[in-house]
Parts: sequence; structure tokens; C-alpha cells
Amino acid sequence: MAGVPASLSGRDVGSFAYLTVKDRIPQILTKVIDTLHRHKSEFFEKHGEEGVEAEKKAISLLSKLRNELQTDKPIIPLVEKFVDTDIWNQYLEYQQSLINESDGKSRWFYSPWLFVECYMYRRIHEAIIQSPPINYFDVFKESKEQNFYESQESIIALCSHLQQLITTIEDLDENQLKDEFFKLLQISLWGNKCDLSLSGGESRSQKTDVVNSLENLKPFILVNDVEHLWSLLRNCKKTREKASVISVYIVLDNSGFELVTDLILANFLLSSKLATEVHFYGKMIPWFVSDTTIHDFNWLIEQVKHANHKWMSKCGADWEDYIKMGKWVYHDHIFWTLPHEYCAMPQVAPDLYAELQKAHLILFKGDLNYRKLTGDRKWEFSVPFHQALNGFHPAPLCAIRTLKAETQVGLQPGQGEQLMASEPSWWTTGKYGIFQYDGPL
Ligand SMILES: O=P(O)(O)OC[C@H]1O[C@](O)(CO)[C@@H](O)[C@@H]1O
Ligand SMILES: [Mn+2]
Repeated sequence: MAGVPASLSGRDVGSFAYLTVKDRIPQILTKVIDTLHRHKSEFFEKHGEEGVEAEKKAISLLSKLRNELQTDKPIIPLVEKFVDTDIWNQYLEYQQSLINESDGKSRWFYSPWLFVECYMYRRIHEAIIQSPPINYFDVFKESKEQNFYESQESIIALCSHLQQLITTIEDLDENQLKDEFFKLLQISLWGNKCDLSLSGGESRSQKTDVVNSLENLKPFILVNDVEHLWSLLRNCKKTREKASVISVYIVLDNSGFELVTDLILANFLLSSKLATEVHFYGKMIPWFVSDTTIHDFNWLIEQVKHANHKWMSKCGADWEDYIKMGKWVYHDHIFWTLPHEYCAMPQVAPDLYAELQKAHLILFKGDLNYRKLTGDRKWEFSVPFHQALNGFHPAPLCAIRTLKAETQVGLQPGQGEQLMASEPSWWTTGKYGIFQYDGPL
């Protein structure tokens, strides 16, 4: 593509992309294989010998995958028919076409990191759907649920905070309401620290009191465009006709604690009338270990509803009502688990692009969304976000992400270089975060 920098890639020895392909991805695959092993008796109970045979088949496909990766074999086409198989295989051909004759085939360490990392999760899914009758099995379900259970205390604190806030929300003046909005945005930002793919699937649950940590975390927000979000939604609220809609779309990232923080924010948007509808977008297949599917979304709301805590169960019951009343709508679309950067959406998924154009504001949660928004490229730190989006402007949007990959745009001159010099791992540990807005000011 002309005018854009090169992709991050495992070919850069020592880079975070390289270490991910070399160490973290194989580690995740090993965990997946182990998870299948541990469920052997469950498969037997459910499906008899057929279940055990299916488990063996899935494990052998995954072991083959791990071997292909570790020996840097060529990337091979998908074989099992699924809704996105043809699009994936076309994309594989496209990646191949970018490679010079002398460089040979697309390979794990040689190709763009975003592409091979997505491909790995898609191949895990392929191994599962090739192994009926266990083709429904979510290999990451256990760890997502564990993350939720281990974050109980923080979840109770958040739900209690929200419910108390709601009881006085009518009495708040504009500034107070804005402060509360900013607090819940920050909670949703820091909720993104808890994904499981960065830790190789090990638990990264939330154990501290987030609400009271916000002040201490402020210095770690490198780009903070929350004022724009406030002006945008406050203006919508002020100018809206009685029956008209204000819709905020949230492109979700991780289930477990992060999803709770997103739902708390979504609840606040309705209670404060900054929005009248919230649309959520999740993944159609298990993805990057902790990403939210419809099953995770429904499971989590059910858990919150049945919690043995007054405010927590109140949240769960309200959330279920919002869904019933159509104030909260969950959507999935296969595009979110394709390897394409988001500037390709109008061509690859025009229906989704058209849907997103209806939003008053779109919030993109998490690191992977940021990588796809900006193409996972070696941008200069000071390149404007608008430019890095490379034509992707469906509606006003904001990336809410803790940094876990070596790409960041829209920084002040010298800011990235300074961080680089003082703290080389600044952009890969999730310690720093951004609210980065693109849209009319
Ligand atoms: O859940 P998130 O915030 O999208 O993070 C997923 C992240 O996990 C990693 O893939 C780890 O490999 C990140 O580099 C990646 O972007
Ligand atoms: Mn994720």
C-alpha cells in the first residue's frame, strides 16, 4: 500500500512481534492442547468414544499447527468450509502476492504480525470445527470465566459505585456528571489491562480497587481526548428531539472484568441520557484468548444477575432489561475476526461499514482494535491519528486502549522518543493507556 509504513513483523528479531510469534503464540497453543486433554472425560461422558476420538483429532491438528509455526513453515490455506473460509484464503493469496519471487512463500516469522497472529487463532478454530462432535467447544472459555470469578471484589465495588451514582444522578450538575463520565471511561480503559493473550493465557484478573486508583493512574494516560467525547454526547443530548435516538457503539474487546467495565459505562450512558441506545459488537469465534463472544456476553450478564450481592444483582437484572427493551443490542459480524485492517472494511464488509455510519460515537476497546485501526504499522509517533486511520472514518470514533504492541500515533513531538529512552518496554506492558478521538471537533 502506497504512503503507509511497513507492517510490524516477526522478521524484526528482538521486537515484541518477534517474541510473540516465537514464544507467546506457541505457549498459547500448548495451553489449548492441554485444555483439550483436561476435558477428555467430559467429552467421553457427553459423546462416548466419538468424543474421545474428536479430542485426539483436534489435538493432532493443533500439534501440527504448532510445528508449522515453530519451524517457520509456509502459511497454508484453510480447508474446512466456514462462512469466512473464502475471504481468508483470498487474503492469504493477497499476502503471498506482496512477497517477491526470491522471498518465497508467506511464512510465520516473515509475514505481517497482525496477519499471522489472527491466522493462528483462525487455525485453532479450524481444528475445533474439523473435530465434530466437539466442534462447539470454546478452548478459552475456562480462562475467561476464571478471570471473571477472580475479579469478584472489584466487580462488586464497580456495581456498588454505579448503583449509588444512579440514585443521585438527577441531582448532579453538568460538571459533576462530566466527572462521573470521565471516571467510568477511565475504568473501562484500565479494564483493558486484564486481557489474557498478553500473559499467554495466565490469569490477569483485577484485584485492586479501581475506582480509588484512578487518580494515581492519570499520569499514564498518554493521549486524553475525553473532553471531545463529552462535548459530542452533551451536544447530542441538548439538541435531540423528543423521540430521536443517540446511539453509542462499543466494539468490545475482552470478556471477564473488562466487559464488566464496558457494561458499567454503557449503563451510565443510558442513565445519564448521554445515549438512548448502546450497540455492542463481539466476536463470532473464540479470539485472542479473552475476547467476548455472544456466549461470554450472555454468560456474564447471567452471572452478575445471580450474584449474591444486592448491587451486583441489580446491575445484572437492569442489563437484562436493557437487552429485552432493545436499549442494548448485541451484534456480531465475521469481519471482526478477519485479518484485515479497518480501512479495508468498506470493501470487505460494506454492510458493517454502513451500520457503523449510523453511530453518533463508536468506542473501540483494546489493543487489537487499535492495531487494526492503524494497520499495525511502524508509524512515526507524531503522525496524526486521522492519517493513520487511512480513510476509515465511518463516524466519530475513539480508541480506548492500554498499550500492548509496538505501535502508537498521535503523540506530542518528542514524547514517544522520551519514553523509549527511559522505559523501552513502555508500549508493550499495558502500563500506559490512551483515549484517542477522531471526528469533528
Ligand atoms: O485484548 P487486547 O487489548 O486487544 O490485547 C490483545 C493483545 O494481545 C497481544 O496479541 C499479545 O500477543 C497484544 O499484543 C495484542 O494486541
Ligand atoms: Mn482481546
